Amino acid sequence: MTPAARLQAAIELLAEIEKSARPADSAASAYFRDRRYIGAKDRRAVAEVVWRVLRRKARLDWWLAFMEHPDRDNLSGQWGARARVFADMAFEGIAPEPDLFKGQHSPYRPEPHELRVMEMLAEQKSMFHRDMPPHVRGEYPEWLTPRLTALFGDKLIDEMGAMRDEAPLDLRVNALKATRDEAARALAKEDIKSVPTPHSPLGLRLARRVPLVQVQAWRDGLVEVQDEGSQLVALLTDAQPGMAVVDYCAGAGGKTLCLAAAMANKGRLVACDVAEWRVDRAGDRLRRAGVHNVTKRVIGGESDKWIKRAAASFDRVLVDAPCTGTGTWRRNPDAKWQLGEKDLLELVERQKLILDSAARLTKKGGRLVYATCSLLAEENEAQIGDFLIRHPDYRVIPVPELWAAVIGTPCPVPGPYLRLSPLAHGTDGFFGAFLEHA
Ligand SMILES: C[S@@+](CC[C@H](N)C(=O)[O-])C[C@H]1O[C@@H](n2cnc3c(N)ncnc32)[C@H](O)[C@@H]1O
Repeated sequence: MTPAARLQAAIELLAEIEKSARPADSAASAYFRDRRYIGAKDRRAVAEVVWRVLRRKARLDWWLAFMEHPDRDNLSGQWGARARVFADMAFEGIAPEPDLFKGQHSPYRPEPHELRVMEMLAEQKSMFHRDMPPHVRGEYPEWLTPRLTALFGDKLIDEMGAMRDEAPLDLRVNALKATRDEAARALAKEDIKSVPTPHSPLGLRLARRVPLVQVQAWRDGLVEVQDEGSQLVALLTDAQPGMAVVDYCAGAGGKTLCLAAAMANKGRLVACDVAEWRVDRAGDRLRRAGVHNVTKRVIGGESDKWIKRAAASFDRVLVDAPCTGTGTWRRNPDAKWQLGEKDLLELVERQKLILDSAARLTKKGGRLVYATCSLLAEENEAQIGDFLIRHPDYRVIPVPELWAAVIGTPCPVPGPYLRLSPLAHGTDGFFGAFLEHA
């Protein structure tokens, strides 16, 4: 592809992502699937532009308004994508080129006034401007400002800065098949450098992203992709061999795999979800990992009869609840622009119903673990606060206590809950509450 053709593809893909209800990575997969003629190298180049623009969207839009770009009041669709891509090029130091799309029947040829804007942007020393409000600097929706300020106070800009950057690729070593050292050596044999993650004893962080399907250590089930924060939630669930455990919102089994390894394949582990297609996707991963103590169960929601039948029979119930995903913006930079306050309120209500329903499964003396990849207090501390009022028979196990017993290294959070963030811990934003059924 010519440089111009790559830019054109980036513009189209950005518009496609905006239009699609799907997350950016699945919209991108569909876009490339429909255009098999785009080779791997070109795909990477196009994706690099697209993801960079998504990470900078608020700042690019601010600059386009500041420079009075003619499209500044309507940056939706292909024309908005085009304006952002041109602005991004200017900040990347790529000289404005009147002949950018020469020889191509492209509707995207820059007009003289756009070239002027690009020239002015190219002269800026930084993408940050002293007049930018915090939500623009931090690249988050303005409506979240009061909530995020209450959480992070004077660390807000730094926290959101860490959330803007690309996340590293974390792997979890499958303890059923290898130790961390053995897995690191297997990766090294394939020229893949990794370092141990600082907090999870099972984590390896890769120096660069690699397509894992081509990696033998992954194909052999020695490692799986899992953010360090997610590993910690699963480990602190403290599932043990011989226990009865339910992963209530198991999805494609990310945490189920970690629970199964902690149980050494012994005992009963139920991977449960309302979405059959998600649970189905767990199948290959479980096989690859050599896990054979998992039963998959698709439930019809909170009134599913199985919940009644299985009431009070589990030692551990993990609820990895559907949430705003505000902790995963490093990976899904487009998700924040799709999120509205109404979504948050609906999710809080859904989480409450799910928690109450899952609590019915917990034995006396057993534990209920509630986790989200959200930063927001309504989905986390407030959700658990309300649960404890409705369920006085539960008590919070402070994370430092649990950490000492399960992980044994110095606990990186003050407790009582597990609250992780990219700036403070180098993980995605995660929350975990560990409750004992008295
Ligand atoms: C955060 S994801 C789970 C991710 C998964 N635990 C992992 O580690 O890969 C939340 C999951 O909750 C499921 N879910 C949504 N509503 C549910 C409900 N009412 N009961 C059970 N699961 C539900 C979704 O289908 C989704 O798979």
